[in-house]
Amino acid sequence: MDFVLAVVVCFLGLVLALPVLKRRKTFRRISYYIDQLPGDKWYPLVGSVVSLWGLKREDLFQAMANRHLRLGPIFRNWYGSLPVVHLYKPEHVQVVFKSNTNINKGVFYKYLFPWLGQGLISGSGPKWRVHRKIITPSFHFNILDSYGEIFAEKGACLAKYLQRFEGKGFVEITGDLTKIGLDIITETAMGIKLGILEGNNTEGVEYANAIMSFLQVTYRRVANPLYNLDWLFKHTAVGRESERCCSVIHSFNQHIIQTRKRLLEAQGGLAVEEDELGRKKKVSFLDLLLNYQRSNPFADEEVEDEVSTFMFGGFDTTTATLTCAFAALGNHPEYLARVQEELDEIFSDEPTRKVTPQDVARMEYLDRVVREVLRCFCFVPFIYRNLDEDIAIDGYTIPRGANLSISLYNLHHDPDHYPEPFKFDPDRFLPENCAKRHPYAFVPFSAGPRNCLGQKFAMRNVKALLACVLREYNVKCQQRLEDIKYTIEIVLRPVNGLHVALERRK
Ligand code: HEM
Repeated sequence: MDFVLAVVVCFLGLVLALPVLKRRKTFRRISYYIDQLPGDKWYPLVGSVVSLWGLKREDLFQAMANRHLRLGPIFRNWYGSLPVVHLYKPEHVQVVFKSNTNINKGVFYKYLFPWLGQGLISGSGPKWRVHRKIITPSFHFNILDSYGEIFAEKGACLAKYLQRFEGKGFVEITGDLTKIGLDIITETAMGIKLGILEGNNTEGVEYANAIMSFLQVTYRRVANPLYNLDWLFKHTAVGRESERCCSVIHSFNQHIIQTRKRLLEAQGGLAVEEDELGRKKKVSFLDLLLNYQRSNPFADEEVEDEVSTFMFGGFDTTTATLTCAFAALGNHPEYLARVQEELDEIFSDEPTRKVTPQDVARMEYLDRVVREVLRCFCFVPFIYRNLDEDIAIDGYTIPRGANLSISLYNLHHDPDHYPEPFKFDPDRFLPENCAKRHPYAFVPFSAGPRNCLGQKFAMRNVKALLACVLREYNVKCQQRLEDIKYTIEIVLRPVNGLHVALERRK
């Protein structure tokens, strides 16, 4: 038995050390610089993240975020043979965000490849540049304006759906908000109506569940170097679950792409509607891609990677923002009252009329609330880069080839920039307070060349949905904000969902 164990350990040791042996010279340079930084104790083969192994879902995120409290604003860790430097101070992260060279994603994004492939979020290099150039026009403000109708219609649909919870006490809402999030992104970005919230689409629900499950298993790979080995991972129970999810996601994506392709073929290409002023109207990002593909080399696989990317980018973060906005306002009746006062003023002509993009632009207080939600709950808590060039930070050289982990969560809870960082206070986003802060102290959508393409879409969408619900309902949250525990599944979310009570306003 001891002999078998020894053989297994030696074999695993060799496999874990193999990447290092292959790139000895580069590796020596990286280690030289990295090991000058403070960091957790290092063990042969497994590295220095042993403390994260085996942590429960609800403890992993906090343990990761707390490392900066122990190790300072800049430290290194070894994930097996993978060196990672961790940062969060705005003065430090700006060096990366301002760079046009250090724009490649970190190694951890490879865990997303089975789902997102080389789409905009996980991709790097020349392909990323081409995709970004093709896709950016689909987020032009004229097109966003045309999505306003869908946001308003879905907001009204959500407000109507929520009637069933009136007077029912506290109910869990994240599941329903996920469904509406998915309905919105498929209708705007893909041009397909699903009707998942109304219960018209069981495949859509299965799809959303597969995405959630994929994200849950994927994040466990970051904390466990053994799961870094693809061949080993795919033979584990979590690896098999990951494969099952990808197959559900793939079939659903194909259904969306083929439906839209047939439509485009039938009309002989993209027919961009224009309004009376000659402005482009509703053109989905998928139609733009499919139309581009008709006369340019663009593989079917690339189209599917971007469909997955936009479904991911588009619904999960938005749903999380909506959910946590209900939690925050449900804990703070004084802020809820100010939001409702603003909405009553905007809709004083007709309280239940359709929300327009012009109305959304007038919701200044709600805007501050949503920004504070993005700061406080920080749904994308960590982002990663792989350096193409050395950078100098705080007297340290971080060498090319190293991976960087930027903690947006620690950045948004830095007491140097946000006094009492765990207190929810929308007035932090009053223009005079923003002007006093470091320009990189609030970056929920990242910043620089790899910033979020959907940020304006997300802000308008969330504000329109919140307006439709809050002008009709008062909301209370069962959990106190300080008691909510989060799990990290790329996106941060409350472990046990969120329970809110809705009462119609008098
Ligand atoms: C509250 C909502 C959202 C938040 C907090 C958010 C946050 C982020 C962050 C932090 C990144 C950088 C990720 C990284 O570097 O690893 C990102 C990238 C991206 N997001 Fe969002 N996002 C949101 C909504 C959306 C929406 C609605 C869409 C699409 C409709 C979208 C599409 C994308 C895309 C395509 C990228 C990759 C951009 C690139 O690298 O070229 N996001 N997002």
